[in-house]
Amino acid sequence: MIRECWSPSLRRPTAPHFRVTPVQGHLGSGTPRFRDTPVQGHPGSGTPRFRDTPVQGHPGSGTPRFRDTPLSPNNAVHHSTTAPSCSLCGSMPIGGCPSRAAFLPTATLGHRSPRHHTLVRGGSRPSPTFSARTRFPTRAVVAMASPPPSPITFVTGNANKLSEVQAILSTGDPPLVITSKALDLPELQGTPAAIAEAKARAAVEAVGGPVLVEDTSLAFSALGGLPGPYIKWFLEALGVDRLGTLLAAHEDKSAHAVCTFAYCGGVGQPVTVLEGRTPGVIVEPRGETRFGWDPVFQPDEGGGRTYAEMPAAAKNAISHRGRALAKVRAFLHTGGGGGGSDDS
Ligand SMILES: O=c1[nH]c(=O)c2ncn([C@@H]3O[C@H](COP(=O)(O)OP(=O)(O)OP(=O)(O)O)[C@@H](O)[C@H]3O)c2[nH]1
Ligand SMILES: [Mg+2]
Repeated sequence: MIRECWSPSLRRPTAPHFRVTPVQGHLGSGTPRFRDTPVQGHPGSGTPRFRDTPVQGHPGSGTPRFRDTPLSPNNAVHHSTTAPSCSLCGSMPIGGCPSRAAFLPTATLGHRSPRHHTLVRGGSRPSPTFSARTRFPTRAVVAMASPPPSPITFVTGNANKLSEVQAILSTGDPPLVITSKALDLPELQGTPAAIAEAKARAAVEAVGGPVLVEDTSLAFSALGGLPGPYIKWFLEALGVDRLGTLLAAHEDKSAHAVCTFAYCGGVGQPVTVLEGRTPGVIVEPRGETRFGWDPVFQPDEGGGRTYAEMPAAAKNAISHRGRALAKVRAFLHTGGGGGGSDDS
């Protein structure tokens, strides 16, 4: 038996594999704060598996801030293999869930718009539902993806960034075409998320439509994460050849390259921040000095090469930017950017 139903509070279309859950402390705040949980059942789909969890410490900022949280086996399992209906979104698996994500879009069953399959463990009560793990109402799992809003303008003053972003988004699955605008946006001091958010707010004022911006950090472990988002100024002051001297007194040469994207759908709309990071070590410069600090960053997964020694596609496959853009793509293609029938 297939049981499906919907809750009137469900507004935001997302892909079938996301659970969107309001998070403690933000209920009724008027700001959409979600935890998006890609789930099992989409092997090889190219969809990143992560849970974006709003991060504490930004009360009243009006902006959902996410951090990546490794999935535990429990919350990674969207469609229970044992329950007769999905233990989280409540859909009845059709033809092989969880391995094939075979859920019947509610819209195909006669609803006017895509709606959530509400939790019915054992096939009984429909909604509203509470996540057993969080005790907060499960706000939406919508069974249809929606196209991203367009056009999205990527605002940056950095041509190398732009070319990487275009290469990654246009060759990804599904491809995403963006326009661009070269603007040198003001950059505040603060966390990468706060800086990216401020850039997005400035960009949306300048463009007047959906914008994407990013801020890149290079964080040295031995220096407590510095230079971090200020790497640009350290690079300008020292040059790539002398960047490593910052770590001369330290044995620990480990570092993280971090890319923090911020998306805003329009003036006055919330900003969503998504991050990708790549661990590595700081080494003597090797390879082409084409882009910033690429010659001194040797990613752990780069086979001993620096970013500068890697072909573009190989860098993009493991880079901080590639990882962040995988999340951006998932967010936009699942209606997170407002491309669907979001009327909440
Ligand atoms: O070797 C590199 N590989 C990279 O993958 C990479 N990504 C950024 N950067 C550099 O790191 C600083 C970030 O500063 P940043 O985020 O403020 O960028 P930006 O001011 O150049 O552009 P934007 O802020 O207009 O977008 C700037 O010096 C960038 O050139 C990179 N260097
Ligand atoms: Mg900048």
